[in-house]
Amino acid sequence: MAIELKMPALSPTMEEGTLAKWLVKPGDTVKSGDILAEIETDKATMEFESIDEGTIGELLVTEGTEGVKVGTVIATLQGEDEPAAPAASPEAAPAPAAEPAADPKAQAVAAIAPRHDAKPAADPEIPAGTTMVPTTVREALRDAMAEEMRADPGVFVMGEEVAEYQGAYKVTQGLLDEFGAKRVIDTPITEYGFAGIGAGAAMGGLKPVIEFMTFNFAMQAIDHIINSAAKTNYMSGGQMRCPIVFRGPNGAAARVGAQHSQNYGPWYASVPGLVVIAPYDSADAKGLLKAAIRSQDPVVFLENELVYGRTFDVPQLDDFVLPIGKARVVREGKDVTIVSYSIGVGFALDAAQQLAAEGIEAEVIDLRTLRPLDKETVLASLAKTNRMVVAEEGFPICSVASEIIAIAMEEGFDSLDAPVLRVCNEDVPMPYAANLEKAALIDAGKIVAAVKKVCYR
Ligand SMILES: Cc1ncc(C[n+]2csc(CCOP(=O)(O)OP(=O)(O)O)c2C)c(N)n1
Repeated sequence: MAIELKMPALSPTMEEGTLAKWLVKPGDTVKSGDILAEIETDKATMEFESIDEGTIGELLVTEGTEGVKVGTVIATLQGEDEPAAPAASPEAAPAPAAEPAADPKAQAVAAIAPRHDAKPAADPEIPAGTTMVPTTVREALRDAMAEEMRADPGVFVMGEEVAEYQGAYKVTQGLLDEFGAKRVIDTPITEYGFAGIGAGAAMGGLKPVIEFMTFNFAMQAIDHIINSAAKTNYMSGGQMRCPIVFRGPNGAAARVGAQHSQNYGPWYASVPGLVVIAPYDSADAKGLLKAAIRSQDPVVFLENELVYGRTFDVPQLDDFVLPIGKARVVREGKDVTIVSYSIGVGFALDAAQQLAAEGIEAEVIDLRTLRPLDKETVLASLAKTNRMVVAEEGFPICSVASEIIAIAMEEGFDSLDAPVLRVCNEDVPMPYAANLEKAALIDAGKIVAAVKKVCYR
């Protein structure tokens, strides 16, 4: 029997598209993975891939036809043992679809694919003369939540001590006063419970911001993050979303021992369906948390306790939102690239300063988003400097650093003049003793040493 090829849903919200171009004609043999056509939506032009093999029968919709409903049969494909249909000219108007039900396999794959493949937008222009306001990271995060709560009544904050006590680290300061107890909700000590309530609320159309006192305690809730929030879009074929933000401090704090000093960035960044953000400074904390709250995808937003009190400039703009998935070159240099994120960026900048005194100009990249990773920015810098060190406050094995090194090998090999090195914490549970803790953590000196190695200095 001929297989009907239907207009695919190339994003969860796509209802119709333009059949921009056919790349096959009747009689062509195709196999799974061959590109059959280019489809335009209001967002992008995307390729329509075959998921079967056979011979193209009829093309039922002409090139250039606009408004072709998802699920409309646009062509037929003959299996191997059937005679191919005579070549027909594709003149027919799009056949009306009785039910706009796209091929479920293609739809399920398409449901999560385009967003993560799409090129992230550039950072917004900051107009000349914009006032820059020195702001702590803690205040920037609070401002982001407050602004989004003012703009959208569906946004609410929930977690241990977020309301009356104003946050274990005072990140939710002032929110209870302004928004009241229905939107700033103290919970019992049950991460599993309130993460689950949040995931359900998000599936039901609200926009929860779930604060974990630290991400160490999110271990109790991880099933909701990984198996509910991250999978909803995919498993419903794009019909149901889970727009939730899980946020809180992550990584090593000071002298709190092994169970309270872990970086979960690589854990979450390995999960398709999640967006993972780990900002360093105040402007990024604000602009990216606002973006996270607006995202239709579940976002794991990793803060750092040791950075909450640091002050950085934030542009005073009505609505400062940064693009998810876009890394930032925080310092330009020509001799070597240091890639990092979160608190590691501070160490990388210190290292770059020390290296400059010795005549080595390091380019420092802040990844900002760990999933989707901005490979382009990393590879462009590697092409310029030909040497790279990745600095990560976290365990070395299966780290974000490992991933960056794999990308450099797979896609940047020809740019490399030296092996890429990673500078990570020691591969041990975090010691409690101050001297051992210091020895286990990354610092600027360790980054300087690695940079000298890749520069053969
Ligand atoms: C799963 C988990 N969530 C959160 C915390 C952080 N935490 C440590 S002590 C504490 C408050 C405990 O209060 P309570 O049970 O009343 O005991 P108290 O210390 O007042 O005797 C919290 C929330 C934790 N240790 N583990």
